Amino acid sequence: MAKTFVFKFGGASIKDANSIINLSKILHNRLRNHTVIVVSAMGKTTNALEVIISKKMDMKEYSSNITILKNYHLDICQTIFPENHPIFPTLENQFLKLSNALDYSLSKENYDEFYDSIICFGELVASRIVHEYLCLKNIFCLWQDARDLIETNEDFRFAKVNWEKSKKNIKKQLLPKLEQFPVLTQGFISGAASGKTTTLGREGSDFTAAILAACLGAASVTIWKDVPGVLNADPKRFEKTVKFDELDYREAAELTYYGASVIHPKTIKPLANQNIPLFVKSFLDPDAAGTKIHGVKQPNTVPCIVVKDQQILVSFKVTDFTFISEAHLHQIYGELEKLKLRVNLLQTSAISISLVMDNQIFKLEKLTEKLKAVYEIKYNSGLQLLTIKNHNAALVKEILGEQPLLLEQITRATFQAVIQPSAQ
Ligand SMILES: Nc1ncnc2c1ncn2[C@@H]1O[C@H](COP(=O)(O)OP(=O)(O)O)[C@@H](O)[C@H]1O
Ligand SMILES: N[C@@H](CC(=O)OP(=O)(O)O)C(=O)O
Repeated sequence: MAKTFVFKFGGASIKDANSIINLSKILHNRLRNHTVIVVSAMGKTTNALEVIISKKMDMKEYSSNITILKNYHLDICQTIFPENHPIFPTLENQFLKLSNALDYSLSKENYDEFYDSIICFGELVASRIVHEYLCLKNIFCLWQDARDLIETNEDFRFAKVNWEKSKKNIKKQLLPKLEQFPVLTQGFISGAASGKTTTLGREGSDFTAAILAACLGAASVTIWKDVPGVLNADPKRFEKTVKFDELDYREAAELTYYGASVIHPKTIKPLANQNIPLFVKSFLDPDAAGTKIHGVKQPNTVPCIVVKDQQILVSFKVTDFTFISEAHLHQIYGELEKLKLRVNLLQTSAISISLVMDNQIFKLEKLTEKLKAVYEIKYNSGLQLLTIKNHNAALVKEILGEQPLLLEQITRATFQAVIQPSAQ
């Protein structure tokens, strides 16, 4: 079979009627039979669904939120579809299903499972709309439920991919379709063997594209973004940025690890393992080259700046006058592992261990509960973690200014600092 191309369109690329029209124009000249199109939820739909779930959890009224979300999708459809198009009953049906799913009881115990059963509607609705619109424009493609392709365990919200099963599903269900037509499916959502809906972690649609590409041995993956490619810093935060024409898999993976949100961190590995190139291109300027991520021999020397928000600095001080040892690290990391909490930065001193993590308040409460007998534990929240790869003194000074640092770590290649943003 000819090699497959995977295209992924995120929320920003389908946020309104004009964006969907633009997507169809991008695909018009580029679509071949062996193409998989992966779409996320439209605009900020996933955030809106999260608000509905949290209102349900707090036993607050959420019906107006559903109406707003439904009207948002309906307005888009009314602009791009003729009256009486079958998308309108489909939309009604999807929102009825959403309301029914929200009627199930929700508690702290089933929160993550319930979350996945609701959050998937963003991708399901978006994929129906984009699919119908492409067909309307004579860009014929088939709709596929990603939950029947990507099989995971039941770690709801952060499900782990069963690669063997997923490969089998993809061979059986996706390949025969691709022989005939391009296929459109959803990012982010997946399914457990039990049939329950799972998800791959917020912003996981890039990862979906990589999973499908790896299982199909694809020719390439292209993720369409609102930026010209991968830049040396987020253009929403920094005025002067440099676009990379190409970037090595390792460099790209490292940037995503530090928090460069342009690509989901899990995306690179499956592609690098099979040498599948990843193109990051602009849906606003689709003919421009973008960035090609692949095996590049020459190391990058351009400084890269990454800022990660909503960080928490947790310090564990031993209370029995012993010094910090490997056993303390082992104990703390054991609890972190159990809670699936990831450390973004670690620093030890004679009597304390400092960890920088994403702020996940419920999990941190559990961590404190487990370890408070052995350590005096203190938190600082609302922090930023700044990482500068290929740093130099002038750049560090320019970015930091007079901001007070809570913690600093420097290696030859990387500068990292924890900052209290209110002091900016
Ligand atoms: N190093 C970087 N290069 C380019 N964009 C970046 C970088 N770091 C962060 N970004 C941000 O990533 C955004 C695109 O990613 P994202 O919003 O997740 O796309 P989508 O959800 O549409 O797939 C850009 O708008 C930009 O603000
Ligand atoms: N819709 C999901 C998955 C995703 O990846 O979206 P996007 O491609 O817009 O980042 C989210 O917002 O988390």
